[in-house]
Amino acid sequence: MIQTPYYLIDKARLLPNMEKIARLREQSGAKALLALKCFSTWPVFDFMRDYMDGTTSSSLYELRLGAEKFGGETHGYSVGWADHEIDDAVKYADKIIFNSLGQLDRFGAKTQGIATGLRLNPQFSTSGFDLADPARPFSRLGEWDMARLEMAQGRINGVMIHYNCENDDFDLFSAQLSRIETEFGAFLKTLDWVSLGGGIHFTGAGYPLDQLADRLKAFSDAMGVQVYLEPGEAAITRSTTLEVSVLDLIDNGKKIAIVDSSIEAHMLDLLIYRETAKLPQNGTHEYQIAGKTCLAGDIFGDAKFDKPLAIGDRISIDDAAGYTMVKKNWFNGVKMPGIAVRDLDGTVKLVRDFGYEDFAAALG
Ligand SMILES: Cc1ncc(COP(=O)(O)O)c(C=O)c1O
Ligand SMILES: NCCCCNCC[C@H](N)C(=O)O
Repeated sequence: MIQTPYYLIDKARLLPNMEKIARLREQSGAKALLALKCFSTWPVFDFMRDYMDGTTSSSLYELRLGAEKFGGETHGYSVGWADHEIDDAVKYADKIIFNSLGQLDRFGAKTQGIATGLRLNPQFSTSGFDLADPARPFSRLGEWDMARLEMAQGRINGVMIHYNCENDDFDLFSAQLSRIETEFGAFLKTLDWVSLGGGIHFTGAGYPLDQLADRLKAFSDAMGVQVYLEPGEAAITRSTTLEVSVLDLIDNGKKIAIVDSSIEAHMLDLLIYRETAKLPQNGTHEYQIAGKTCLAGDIFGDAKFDKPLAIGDRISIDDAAGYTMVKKNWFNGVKMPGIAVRDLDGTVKLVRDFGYEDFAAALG
């Protein structure tokens, strides 16, 4: 038995997402690039590669990882490229996407040999979270002024428009795409490609995938562009669990199970967005599942089990891939979860483990 804590990526749960992506590509003509900011766990890239066109990135290191470990089309976007990064970025990318006209002015000459794009901010989004809202007041993410976009003409051949966030409402997606067509269509028609970014929850149960495919195809035909999507969360949703063990049981008016993990260190995104973990909810025995750091609020959430918990029991916490493995950290020096992969034949293999040497090496 693998020692907890570890993340367990289950290819059988990843496969349905991959198959939906492949179907969407096929039906719409859109290309799909994995957003590495969401999920960069490269030991499963061999498996994902058959269903996706490549990767998109938000830094030089993600860009390089995409080029070296995934292959295919490799988009490089950064909110701010540095002078010492741009030559390497051009080496690894087949498209560089600048965040601002200033960055295009500064580095555009360097990207002449490859496709070059600019981030377009349509000034609306579907984000319910201020923190993740690219259309927040004074957003630094992309250009929206038509006069400034026109100043990029002739130097770019595409744009990236990321404005969705966990959007499972097709009608809203379609209506907002119509707004983009109306407000920016004339400009988009001068380009070769448009990336619509990520944030479309099209692998979720009940999502009208055929309608999305038709809508993307209509957009692509009307604008005369190759459409790209940049799924992060949609690609890996529900594919991965965090496997933990109970270390202690406390009853201080509420039953609490302390586990060998930490929401702060191993599922930080939940804490940032004030969400609770997806925990077992079967039975009548209720426990608060809490982490082992000294942070008072290191609490995964409430769970229900069909029998009382005992020390050593294992618990699976669902949906532990997106914005989770990429954010794991060494807070409190808690052992970082290993990474295991369950193959389609059921075999589970530990592909990476972390120990004291990794902790020490990360800090000096
Ligand atoms: C530019 C860009 N593309 C793609 C994504 C992936 O979004 P999601 O994981 O919601 O699909 C993000 C999320 O931050 C993004 O900023
Ligand atoms: N589940 C809580 C909201 C998560 C939001 N994800 C943030 C990343 C996203 N791709 C973005 O910033 O647009």
